[in-house]
Amino acid sequence: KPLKYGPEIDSLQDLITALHKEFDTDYVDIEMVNHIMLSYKSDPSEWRKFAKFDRYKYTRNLVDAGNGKFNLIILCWGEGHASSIHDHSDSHCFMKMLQGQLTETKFDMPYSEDENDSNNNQQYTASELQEIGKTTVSTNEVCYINDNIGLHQVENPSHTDTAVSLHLYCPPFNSCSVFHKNSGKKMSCPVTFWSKYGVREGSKVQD
Ligand SMILES: O=C(O)CCSS
Ligand SMILES: [Fe+2]
Repeated sequence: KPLKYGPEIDSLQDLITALHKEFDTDYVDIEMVNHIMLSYKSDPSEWRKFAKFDRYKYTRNLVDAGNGKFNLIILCWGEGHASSIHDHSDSHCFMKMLQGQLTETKFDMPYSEDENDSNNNQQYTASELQEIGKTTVSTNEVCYINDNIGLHQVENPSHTDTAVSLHLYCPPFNSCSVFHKNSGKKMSCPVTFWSKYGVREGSKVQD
């Protein structure tokens, strides 16, 4: 079905404006959000100030807090960096490549034997996670996931090139669950920001 004609998006700022407009109503058209994310053509000069790398782990850099409706985050992946296997806290997750390539491995959402497990850090799932498929996402492409689709692990497969991705989570979340591949064990995990709006956390004068 032909998509409703989307807004003109010629810059990162246009993307942010278009997203704020799209999220201004209560009902969010996930297909339109995907179209808007695809419409932005990556221009490093527009996002370079958010792109901070760490030697050991991918960094999460907040670009826009979406008026409370979504988080727009730039993730910077050093060579060989990978996320854990994780869910998205019942939110939508869009991942757009701004530079380089990442692989995404999807897994079936494990069911837990004891849904009412009180200590939800130790919720045990049935068994080893089942891989659904693995895809490579290239520059300007967008991939999407939510907990009804399953879990995923994102990795920078290159040993020579870094990668930069733009993530939209709606609604925003500040913790998710990570899963152990072999045991299926589920652990709650807070998500943190390496920088916000281009400024490194902790660079403020300590009060
Ligand atoms: O937000 C995160 O840290 C997960 C990156 S893959 S969606
Ligand atoms: Fe994810």
